[in-house]
Amino acid sequence: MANRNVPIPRRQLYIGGEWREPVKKNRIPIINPATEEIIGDIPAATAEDVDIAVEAARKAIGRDDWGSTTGAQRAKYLRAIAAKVLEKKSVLATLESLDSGKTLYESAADMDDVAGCFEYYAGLAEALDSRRKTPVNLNSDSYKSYVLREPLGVVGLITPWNYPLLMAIWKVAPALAAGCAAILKPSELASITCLELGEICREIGLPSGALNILTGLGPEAGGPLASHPHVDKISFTGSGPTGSKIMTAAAQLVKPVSLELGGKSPIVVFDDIDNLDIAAEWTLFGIFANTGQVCSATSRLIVQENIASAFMDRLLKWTKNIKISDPLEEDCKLGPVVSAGQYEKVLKFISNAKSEGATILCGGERPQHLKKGYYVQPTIITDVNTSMEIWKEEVFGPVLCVKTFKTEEEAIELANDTKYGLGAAVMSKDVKRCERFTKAFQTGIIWINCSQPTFNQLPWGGKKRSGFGRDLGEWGLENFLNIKQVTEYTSAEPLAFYKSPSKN
Ligand SMILES: NC(=O)c1ccc[n+]([C@@H]2O[C@H](COP(=O)([O-])OP(=O)(O)OC[C@H]3O[C@@H](n4cnc5c(N)ncnc54)[C@H](O)[C@@H]3O)[C@@H](O)[C@H]2O)c1
Ligand SMILES: NCCCC=O
Ligand code: NA
Repeated sequence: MANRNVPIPRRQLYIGGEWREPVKKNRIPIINPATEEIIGDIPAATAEDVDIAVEAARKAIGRDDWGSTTGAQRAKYLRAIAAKVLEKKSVLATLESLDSGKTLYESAADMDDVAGCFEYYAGLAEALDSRRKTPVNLNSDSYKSYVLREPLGVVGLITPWNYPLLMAIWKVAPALAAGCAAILKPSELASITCLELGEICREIGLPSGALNILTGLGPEAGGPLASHPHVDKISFTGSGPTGSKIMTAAAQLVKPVSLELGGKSPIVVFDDIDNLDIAAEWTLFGIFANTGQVCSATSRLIVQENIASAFMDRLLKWTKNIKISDPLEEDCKLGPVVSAGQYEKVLKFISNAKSEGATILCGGERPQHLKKGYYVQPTIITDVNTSMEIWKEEVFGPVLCVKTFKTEEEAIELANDTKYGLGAAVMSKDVKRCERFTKAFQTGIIWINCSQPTFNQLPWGGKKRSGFGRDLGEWGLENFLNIKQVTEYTSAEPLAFYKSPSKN
């Protein structure tokens, strides 16, 4: 077992490069979901703190040490942050697991991804210097033009708890690479590592106000950020209902938003797969990784009828092999869900599915050997029909529902039978069929013969109710840039549109 005695730092809000007590001095308890114990507390920001942070961010943009930096200079800061994250990886990973219930293996992988994301955007920041000013040929003798890519300004970044530091960094890294000044509002359910990012920024000497970190409750800290008149953009990842509220608040000021919301992604398994075990493991990983708390989790299995019995048998065998334990235990592959609220919500989805006539093929309860903590067994639900809640709604827990199909057309119809459009996976060795599914899936992310692998270089986001805009890749950087056209009249001739007074 890893060292569970890593002390939980007692931090304040990180504003203008300093730790600052919230104006109202309130704090929120930190709960370890594996033990249900309070292990510390975080500061609770309110509108007053948001005002101070926005002011600090505005000042940073107006100062040369941040507002006049080149991409190459900002890349140095991003690389220094990446190096510090790796230096502190073991402590950060343990803190992430203690706070969110994530297995230590996954928290450690997240820290590598965090460092990788900073490195990736350091590269794009450097490349931005040569793309900052792009001449545009107008085929005109009278005008010459160019396009500037400039930082958008002060940006608000509101993020969820499922990958507490990583989801924040998907926004923080490109925002800083672009030259924006950012205010990060992480989830009150898991904020420890985001506050530690503040300490890292202090240690590496990031110019003050370039990144500000406000922990606190959604309506009290996130709300005022979304509606603040001096915040130029909100980039949000979280639930659909909160996304709607943020969009409504931003709409009052015609403030741009990008929304990465939930999903109910399908995984379609065809009878031509060579190896049932390989497909079974990807199917499991698609729904049980991070205890199912993944926006893109492939939570609807759509399996071809003639292999369904054999495939389900294999799935059950693999599921029984998953080690469920305290997330800090070695080889733990399924930890608790994040909070008491999430635990109740997941169990309610399971009991509703039962009441609606579905069959709980395995799981569905608290594991017998774990008396404390918000643990839910990996659960597979069959005899599902398309009008059931479990088919339609995002559970955000370790719950897979299953339907069978006979024809390709039927599989496509079932896959797209959702209000969401984030991810979709197809398992088949028929290349042409995979191409047909790639076209037919109404989503922003397609996985072929796998589920969930995520790369910094690729755009991340969805359509339909899964939101709009893209994180990651070059698209993640574009989110934080203002495109400015500059047009110059180069002719010595007059415009000659109005009648000249000299001709009166
Ligand atoms: N598409 C993606 O990339 C992606 C990634 C991770 C999670 N998610 C989604 O996130 C959800 C789970 O995360 P969650 O429970 O933290 O979501 P949530 O919407 O409850 O909270 C997300 C963030 O919004 C803040 N917030 C809450 N109310 C607010 C308000 N009125 N104004 C401003 N901010 C407010 C919260 O404090 C938190 O920081 C799931 O639906 C999941 O699918 C999506
Ligand atoms: N693999 C990272 C997925 C992020 C969304 O929840
Ligand atoms: Na927590």
